[in-house]
Amino acid sequence: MTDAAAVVTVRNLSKKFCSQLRTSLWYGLRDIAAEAWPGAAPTLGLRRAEFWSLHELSFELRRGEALAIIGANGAGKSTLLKLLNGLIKPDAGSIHLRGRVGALIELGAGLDPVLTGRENIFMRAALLGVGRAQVLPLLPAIIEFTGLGAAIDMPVQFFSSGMVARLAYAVAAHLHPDVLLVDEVLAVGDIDFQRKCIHHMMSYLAAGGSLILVSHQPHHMQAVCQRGLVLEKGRLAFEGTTTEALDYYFSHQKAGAASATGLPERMTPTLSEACPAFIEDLELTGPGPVIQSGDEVLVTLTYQALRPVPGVIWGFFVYSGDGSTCITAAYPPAPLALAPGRHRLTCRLRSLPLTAGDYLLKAAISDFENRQSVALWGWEDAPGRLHVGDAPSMTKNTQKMLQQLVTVEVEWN
Ligand SMILES: Nc1ncnc2c1ncn2[C@@H]1O[C@H](COP(=O)(O)OP(=O)(O)OP(=O)(O)O)[C@@H](O)[C@H]1O
Repeated sequence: MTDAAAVVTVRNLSKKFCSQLRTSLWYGLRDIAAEAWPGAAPTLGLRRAEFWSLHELSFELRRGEALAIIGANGAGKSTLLKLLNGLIKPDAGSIHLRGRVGALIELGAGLDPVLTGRENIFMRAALLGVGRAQVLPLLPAIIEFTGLGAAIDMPVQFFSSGMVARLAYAVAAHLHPDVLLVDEVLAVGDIDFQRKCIHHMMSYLAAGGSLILVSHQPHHMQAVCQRGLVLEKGRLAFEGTTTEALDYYFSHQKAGAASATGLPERMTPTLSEACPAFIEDLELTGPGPVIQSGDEVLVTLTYQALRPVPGVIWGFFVYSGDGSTCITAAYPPAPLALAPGRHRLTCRLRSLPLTAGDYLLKAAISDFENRQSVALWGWEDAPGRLHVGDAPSMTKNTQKMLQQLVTVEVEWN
């Protein structure tokens, strides 16, 4: 049964694709012929070279709710949004949508490169069923939101991808859709635009709008969405709160993490006079199973040393995927000596000043006098990984969500 407050109801939705172009064309012709033949049944199962891009997916989205679609590359996220937006037809199952849909899928689609940004606003609105007379009073607000200034009167073919994203989002957002579908649009925008979109999504939701967001940025999903669906090879693998869904996704990704993220495996060096010490591991542990923003965190560096190595200091770095440094833990004030064998060094961060998301880690042991490194861990070629889960008090604080650089209070043991 369909929930009365549901604006999107999806039942047993399936979509298959064919991995071979020629076979796919042949199947297409046969399907058209079968459709034209009265009483002919469509081919429901998979034929040779076909695979399910989406298989038997069911969920509902209610008014005022935001749903994050989470999954690895090729999991079926964009296929789902294209089906919801009517760009492609399902092979089985049903979709019920109430009200007008605003969609940001395949950014360039629906824009005429020869027309200016301003002219494209009218064209895109027309595609969404909104006429010129209705758009005119909204025009100043749309142009203001794009932040494009004089560039709005430039042909769209000269726009950067970020400028296209600004234009597309501004139009979709200002036409008061009942359901907004957003596929990775934030990824191409700059930080300022991302912040603006997140603010907009929050006020749109507060005003009763409904949103489905596809993103590879956990902190965007955390900031905006209450619920998350995890897709694995086109199937629903998990459904829960955004935090639960992200935790599920990251914990199930770990097995293939090195290949899935493109992070190479770290090599273990052999101890020798030329390499008297190496860092075996760097671990951050909080009070719970998932480290959260604001947690007191214990940092443990495990090293192996061939012989005593005097006069060293150590430190670690946390940085985000785009390379900006989030934490540079200053080296401790006084030098220490590494003892031979396998040992640990620890320090404590009173309150982890990182927002929910994924980070990379590096650590170093350096000579105190000349600051030359004695041992490095997880450097550029193979950094470590840190996942920070959501702390409820931080979720709504967009400013903090988007903070880039923080200072950190460290107690060196
Ligand atoms: N038109 C198409 N023809 C054939 N295969 C397709 C087509 N569109 C998508 N696929 C396949 O369907 C699967 C799901 O693709 P989809 O784009 O939905 O993944 P996604 O989860 O959005 O991935 P990403 O995170 O990389 O954007 C992939 O294996 C993809 O190659």
